[in-house]
Amino acid sequence: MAEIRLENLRHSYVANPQHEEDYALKRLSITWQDGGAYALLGPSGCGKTTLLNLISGLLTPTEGRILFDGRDVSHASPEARNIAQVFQFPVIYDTMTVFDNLAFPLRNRNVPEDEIKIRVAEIADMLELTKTLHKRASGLTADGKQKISLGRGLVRPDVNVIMFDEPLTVIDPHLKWQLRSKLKELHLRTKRTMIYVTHDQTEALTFADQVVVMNLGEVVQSGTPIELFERPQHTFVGHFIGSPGMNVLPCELRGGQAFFAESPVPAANIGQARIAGRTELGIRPEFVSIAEAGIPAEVVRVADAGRYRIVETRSHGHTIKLLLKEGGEVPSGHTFLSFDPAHTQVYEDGWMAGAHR
Ligand SMILES: Nc1ncnc2c1ncn2[C@@H]1O[C@H](COP(=O)(O)OP(=O)(O)OP(=O)(O)O)[C@@H](O)[C@H]1O
Repeated sequence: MAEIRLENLRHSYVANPQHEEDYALKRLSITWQDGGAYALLGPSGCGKTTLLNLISGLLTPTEGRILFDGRDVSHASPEARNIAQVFQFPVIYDTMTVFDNLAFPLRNRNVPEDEIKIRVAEIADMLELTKTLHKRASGLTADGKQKISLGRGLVRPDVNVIMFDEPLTVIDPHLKWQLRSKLKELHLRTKRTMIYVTHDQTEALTFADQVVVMNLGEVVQSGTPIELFERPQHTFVGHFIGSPGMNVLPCELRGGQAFFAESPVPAANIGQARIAGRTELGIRPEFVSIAEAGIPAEVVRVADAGRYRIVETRSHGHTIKLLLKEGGEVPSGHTFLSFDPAHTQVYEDGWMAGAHR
């Protein structure tokens, strides 16, 4: 396994890129530790596949370098990079047995048969495929086949990194959580460097120790699931992560204070605001509460979400959502809201004031 370092990496599909918008992947520098579990998370078209293809060697970067354990592989072939990849759809040989499918990557590298038996038995055990080892792969369900794909990715002990590209897309929703926890367990057991690409926040946050959030070809934040939740560096991260996402409200900054529609709103990072550009307040629904006084609002909708309710309010033409614990009283019509100052942040042109970019 290897440490993976991306240095000033930038990629354009245009022949002579001139402008920032010509780049499908904006400049990024990032280091992924040997043995870590990482996720690349972002909406369709944000550049995840481009980044994955640069790492695997299917694309050569327009600018920058890719280093595996300090060795520059930016121009090396995919084979020379020694990466295992698991794709959205199972890549297996239907006519072969499950055993032969799992043994395939090892036989390709001339691993002795005795060793293959041990390795395949180990991987089959981890993925609960032992009973099916001598069956033909064609007889398995879609998730059984995808388990074989995962197994083929995990079977070689000498790969630098294992990359998963939306691996649960074809899996039945009720089985997804099973495979998701299986993957996490596999990482803990094998301690391989793993990169998991997805547009699904639940998959990213449950799998990875560190999540890289991308939008419009740019990395907007890289952090632990808790950091992404508690300190979204960009309003996009606040919106994209969390259910419901962060409330984002326009605000005015004057006299060292933030105001939403003339109501003063204390914010944790007000001291770091430069009062430049478009200014907004970000507050997660978890940290908004009903109050006796504060920001006037109208309750417009209440949705039951099991252990809590999502209360949707309108204030000065803006929607503000809050979470109410079981048993909490929902006022009808007019009410007031208060924001927890420790979890209220000022954003300038989308970026958290004082954020290190
Ligand atoms: N071969 C290509 N030629 C030109 N433009 C491309 C090519 N591949 C991707 N793009 C563009 O690059 C941008 C990033 O695409 P990319 O496929 O990397 O995003 P993604 O996050 O993986 O999306 P998805 O989840 O839909 O696969 C998009 O604007 C896309 O249209």
